Amino acid sequence: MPRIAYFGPQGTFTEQAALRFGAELVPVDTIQLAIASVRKGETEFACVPIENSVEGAVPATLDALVRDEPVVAVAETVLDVRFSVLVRPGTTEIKTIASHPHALAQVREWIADSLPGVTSIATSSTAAAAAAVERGEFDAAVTAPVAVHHYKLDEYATDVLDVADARTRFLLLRRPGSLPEPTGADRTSVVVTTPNRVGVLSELLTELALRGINLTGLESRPTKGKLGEYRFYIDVEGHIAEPRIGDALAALHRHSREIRFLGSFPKADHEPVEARNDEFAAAATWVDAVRKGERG
Ligand SMILES: O=C(O)C(=O)C[C@]1(C(=O)O)C=C[C@@H](O)C=C1
Repeated sequence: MPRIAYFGPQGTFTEQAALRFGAELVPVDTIQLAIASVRKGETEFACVPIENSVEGAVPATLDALVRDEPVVAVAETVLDVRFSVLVRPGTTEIKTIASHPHALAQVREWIADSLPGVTSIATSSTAAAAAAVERGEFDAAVTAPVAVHHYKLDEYATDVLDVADARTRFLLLRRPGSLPEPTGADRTSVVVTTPNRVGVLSELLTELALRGINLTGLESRPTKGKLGEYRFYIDVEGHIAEPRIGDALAALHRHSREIRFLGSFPKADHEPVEARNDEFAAAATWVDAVRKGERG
């Protein structure tokens, strides 16, 4: 049975996401360790959060994806997110509340309204906060609902959320190998570092637009070298096996100082992508025929 290293410990949202992929689960304490486990071949897969509909991209994942040996996404899944606030049995006063920064950001207003004056403390994950509350380090933890089954804590509040319908997207990563087959409802992800010159980002986006490719995500992170130098994480609809996507990635390669492929995989929503692949195939056949002197 394949093994998935996931951003744990037990009881995180990431564990709930990883469970959907049906493999043996191995909890590790950080996103970096989950990805390192795949790079070292200790596990075949890693499951990590990539973006949340309220708080945006998960910087630790973006940064870990470009460090060291390449890893690629082969699947994604999206979870509805709502939180529980857990406390030790018998707790009467809450002075400190702990959680992952992305979780705290999604319940900021609830904390201000329901627990005015408490101090919020960032922990490595929601479940790590539950473990710390169990040890007596903090009074309350903002967690995934399942965490109550893993830690000796009680529910102080459930269904806690500032913004309704919050969702987090997770990636299943592994070392580069054969790609998932195109399904007609795929996403492709790359990260590029561009030379610092006028208009370069608009050139990249124009390459996509000219080929009718829908951009679904654009994030930037500093290269951690010179101030003002950025990497761009680009998500598009389509699969690298499709000529227009392959063509566009080749164009991005020409515009970039560095480019890393982060995967082509089925989208969690399974919404078909309007691809115009027939037009691209017909155009390629025509060029081929012209080159051979068979057509004018
Ligand atoms: O700490 C967890 O439980 C996680 O899986 C991380 C994470 C995130 O990085 O956004 C996942 C989903 C929620 O949005 C809050 C936290």
